[in-house]
Amino acid sequence: MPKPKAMNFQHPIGEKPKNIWPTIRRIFFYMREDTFLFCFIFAAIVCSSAAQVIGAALLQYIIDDFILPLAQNYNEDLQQGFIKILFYMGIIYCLGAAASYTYMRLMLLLSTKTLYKIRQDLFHKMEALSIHYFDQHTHGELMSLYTNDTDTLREMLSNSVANFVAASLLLLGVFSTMLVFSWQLTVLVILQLFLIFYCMKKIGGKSRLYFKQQQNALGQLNGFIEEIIDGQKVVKVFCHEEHALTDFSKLNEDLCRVSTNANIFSNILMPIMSNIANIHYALTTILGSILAIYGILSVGTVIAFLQLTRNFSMPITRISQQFNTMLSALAGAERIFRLIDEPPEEDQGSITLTTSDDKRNTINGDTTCDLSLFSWKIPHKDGTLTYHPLTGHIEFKNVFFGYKTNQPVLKGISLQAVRGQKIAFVGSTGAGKTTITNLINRFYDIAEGTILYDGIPIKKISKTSLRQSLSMVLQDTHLFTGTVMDNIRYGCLSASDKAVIHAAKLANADTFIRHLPQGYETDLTADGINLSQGQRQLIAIARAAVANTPVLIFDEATSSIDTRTEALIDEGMKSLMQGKTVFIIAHRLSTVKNADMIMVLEQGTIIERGSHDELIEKKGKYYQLYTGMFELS
Ligand SMILES: Nc1ncnc2c1ncn2[C@@H]1O[C@H](COP(=O)(O)OP(=O)(O)OP(=O)(O)O)[C@@H](O)[C@H]1O
Repeated sequence: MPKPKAMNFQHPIGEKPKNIWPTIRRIFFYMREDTFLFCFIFAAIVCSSAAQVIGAALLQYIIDDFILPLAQNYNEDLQQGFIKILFYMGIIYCLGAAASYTYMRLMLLLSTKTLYKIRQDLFHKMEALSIHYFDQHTHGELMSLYTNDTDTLREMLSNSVANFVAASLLLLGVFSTMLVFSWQLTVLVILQLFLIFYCMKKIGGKSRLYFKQQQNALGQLNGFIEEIIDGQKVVKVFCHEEHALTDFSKLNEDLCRVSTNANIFSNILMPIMSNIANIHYALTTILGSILAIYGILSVGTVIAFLQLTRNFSMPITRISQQFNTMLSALAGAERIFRLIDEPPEEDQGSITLTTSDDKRNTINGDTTCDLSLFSWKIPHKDGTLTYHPLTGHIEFKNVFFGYKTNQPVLKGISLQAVRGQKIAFVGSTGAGKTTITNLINRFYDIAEGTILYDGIPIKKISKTSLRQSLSMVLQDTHLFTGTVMDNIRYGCLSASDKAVIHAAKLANADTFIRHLPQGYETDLTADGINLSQGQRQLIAIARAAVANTPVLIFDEATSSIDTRTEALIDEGMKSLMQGKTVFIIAHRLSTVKNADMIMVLEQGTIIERGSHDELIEKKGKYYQLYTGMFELS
């Protein structure tokens, strides 16, 4: 069994961001409308950290000025003062807790608002990208931006940022207060700091390495499971269950081994840190007591300092915990912004489709899309406009094209297709048939030559208008979540129910749709998994029928339909194709036999062209393919 690929939608853990500051600036830019809220959150964080520092520092005052004097000799005024200061301390702690609650809640609000805007921009840009971009990036890579990357960014904004800032402020406040209380005890704190950083570097580095390995192993395992689920039928047919189990066990063992290592290192970090903190606490107590005995420090100062050391180790742990989350969130944000910064699909076309009354045509009083009412609106440099009828005349003049530079796929293609003509492309796999149709709708722009649509170079036509005038039925039909009615209406959103049913009848899809549990209102889920491949194609043909465009492209559209259904829809397609320019790509030569013109493609060039009878008479490549088919059958 081939080695499974790692699931490519998991970005490795520990991937570092490359441009931290520009990325942070950009995230702030998304919050620009909430500057007041942001400032309020910052103020709440400052209050919360200050409350902790002041609370701890007040201890010194309470002990030295109230508790110790009260212990030596009771005094009514002192007791009153003591109660008062305890009351103030309580208020300070309550205010601190309220500030913490406020900033956490508001940060959550701010993060969801920011994420909303980022997701909007991401999807907006994705829709504006060219097909070329999707050729270069996998489905998994793109999905990961919406799932993993936005999720870590959300976690960072809602949780880590506030925690990080609060912990840093607390650390700063505690350290300054410690310095004011006693420089001698602060030296111990600095030594503890060095030790903590050393352990974090050593153990944290090892832990990151094993987590990276764990992520890869998890990716391998998930990829394998996904592959086995997808290929369950093949596994069963070839009795590969045992093999699959062995391969799975090996991957599972790998994951178990690296996870154990990763978790050992991450789990020992916390106990080591808390032990260092405990040792430091003990040393501070001893040194503080000595200093108190020699009268260098007051008892209150030592106790307050001890309280501050507790407050000191906690923010360090919090900062170290948030740091990695923030780094991976920033790396994710960089990937998101990279997509947002991608140049959108270029469109310099200024010629658009228009109708004299800008209304849709009606069939029996129902709204439908009928592009026969439309014409091309051509703006001129002098500001005048001319109109040219939309007929669906396509012409290729010596077209060269390659998906990559220096690797031509189409070499000098010239052809003409006029209204009412059915042009078929045949040829071996990879010859360039689909590529020709991809150029008509400008999924890609040509390198050399010209493509004319109704005599207009297609580069001058706006892509939206161009694509509005074409319908494509592909072999791998895509159905969206929604009813059958909605899916057919996708071809023309303004079409009425009656027009949709009319289109379905035209494509001969009506009968099977009526047999579905809820007919046209049957819900389709997960790309129409509850339908057969042939039924999905019939819906796609009906979708093209409702769009009613002057140019129709069928790319292997009837490949999954049995011969009986094919004969049925052939009949329907005849009326659908009437008066239209039709391009058909088919491996099954019976489908193309009645085409007006058959083009035989070989390695990007048209080697033969003519009607079926002409090509058979010619006894060339088409003849070989055709007779070969008979031999095969
Ligand atoms: N998006 C793409 N990026 C790079 N190369 C591509 C892309 N699509 C197709 N190709 C290459 O272009 C060549 C022509 O492909 P095309 O899909 O047009 O062939 P085809 O004749 O339609 O084949 P088939 O009958 O198998 O569908 C092939 O060599 C293919 O590998």
